[in-house]
Amino acid sequence: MEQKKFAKSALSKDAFKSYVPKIVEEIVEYFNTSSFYYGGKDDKKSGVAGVLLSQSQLTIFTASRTLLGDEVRSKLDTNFASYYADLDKGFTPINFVFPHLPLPVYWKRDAAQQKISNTYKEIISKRRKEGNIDATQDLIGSLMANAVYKDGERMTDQHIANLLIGILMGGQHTSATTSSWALLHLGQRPELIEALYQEQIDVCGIDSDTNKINSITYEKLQDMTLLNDTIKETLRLHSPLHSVFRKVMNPLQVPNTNYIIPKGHYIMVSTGFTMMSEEYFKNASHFEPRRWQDPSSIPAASNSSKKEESIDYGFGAVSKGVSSPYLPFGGGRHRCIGEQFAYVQLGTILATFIRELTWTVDKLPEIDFESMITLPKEPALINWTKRN
Ligand code: HEM
Repeated sequence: MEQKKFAKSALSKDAFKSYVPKIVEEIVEYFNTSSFYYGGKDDKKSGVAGVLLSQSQLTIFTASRTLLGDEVRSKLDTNFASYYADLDKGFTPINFVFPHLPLPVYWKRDAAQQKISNTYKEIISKRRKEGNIDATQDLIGSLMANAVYKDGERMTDQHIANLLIGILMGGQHTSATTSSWALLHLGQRPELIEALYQEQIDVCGIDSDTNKINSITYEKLQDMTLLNDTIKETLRLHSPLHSVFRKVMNPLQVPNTNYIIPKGHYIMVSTGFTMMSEEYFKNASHFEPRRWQDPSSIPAASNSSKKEESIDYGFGAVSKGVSSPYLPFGGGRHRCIGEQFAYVQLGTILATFIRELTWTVDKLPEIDFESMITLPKEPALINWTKRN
C-alpha cells in the first residue's frame, strides 16, 4: 500500500497538465511515421490500421514519454522495445498459477526484466548524480523523491526499478485495449465521431489566425463530456481485466449458502458481469456513451455510487464499498492507482484521432477472453481517412 502512495506525485493534476502536450506530440509523430498511418508520405490520405498493434505501440510511447521521461522514451526507438515485448509474452494466465515453470518464454521474460530494470537503475543513478530529483517530473522522479517507508527505510534503486516495471505493465494492456475498443465502436457510429469533433470545437474553440481547433489541455479535457463518457462506456462493455483474484485469508462463507471457502484458496471475481447486466444498464449490450447523461438509463449504477463512503488505504481516498455495479478499476485495497492517468491518456489519444481522422469499421471483432485482458480478436481494423 505504501508503494502506491510513492507514485502519487506523478499521478497528480500538476503532472497531468504537463503530460497532455507530450501525449499529443507523440500521437502526431506516430501518425506521421507509422506505416499504419501516413508513414512519412504527406500525400497518403487514407489507409487501414490494425488497432491491436498500433494502439499498443501508441500506449507504450505515450506512457513512457510521460511517466518515465525522455531518456526512456528515446530508447523505445531501438532494440529496447523488443524487451517490453518479451516481458509481455511471459504475462499469461498460466503464469498466475505456475510462475516458475521451465518455459523459454519465461526465460526470455526474466532476461528482459533484468535488462529493463538495469536501464531504469542507470537513469536513476544519473539523475541522482546530477541532483535532478523532481517529484512531479515523472514516475521515476516521484519514486526517487517519495519512496521512504513509514519505518524510515528507503526503497533501493532495484526496488524502484521493479516497481516502475510493475506500474507500467499495469497500465499498458488495459489502456491499449480500451482505446482499441473505443476506436472500433466509434468506427461503427459515424454520427458519434462527428458529435465528438463538434465537441472539440465547442470546448476548445477555433484559433482565428490558423483556423485550427485550439490545443487540448488538461483543463479542457475535463469539459469534454461526450469524450469522457465514450471512455466510460467502452470500459463498461469491455472491462479490460475480466477477472480479479483474491487469496482467502480466513474461511469465508458464501452469502446465503452453506458453502465455506477454505483459507488459502483463491476466488475469482468477474467485475464485467454486472456492467453487462440488464438489471443495471438498459440495453446493456449496446454501445451508447450518451447513457451516462441519462440517469434513467443507469439507475442502480448512479444511485449506488452516491451512497458509497470513502476510505484511504494509504494511497488516497477511494470508495469504501464495492457495491457499485460499475467497477472497471476494481475496488478496495488493490484498487487501480492509474484511473486518472488512464482518462488523461485515453482522452488525449481519442481527441487527437477525432481531430485528425474520420474512420469506419466494417465488422466489430469478437472478444478474445483467452489472455488476462479482454482483447478484440484479429482482424481488428479501422479504415481511416485524413480530415481536410
Ligand atoms: C483503462 C485503464 C485501466 C484499467 C481498466 C485498470 C484496471 C485495474 C483494476 C481492475 C485493478 C485492480 C486489480 C485487482 O483488484 O486485483 C487495477 C490495479 C492496478 N492498476 Fe490499473 N487499470 C488501468 C490503467 C492503469 C494505469 C494507466 C496504471 C499506471 C499508471 C495502472 C496501475 C495499476 C496498479 C499499480 C494496480 C495494482 C494495485 C494493487 O495491487 O494494489 N492501471 N487496475
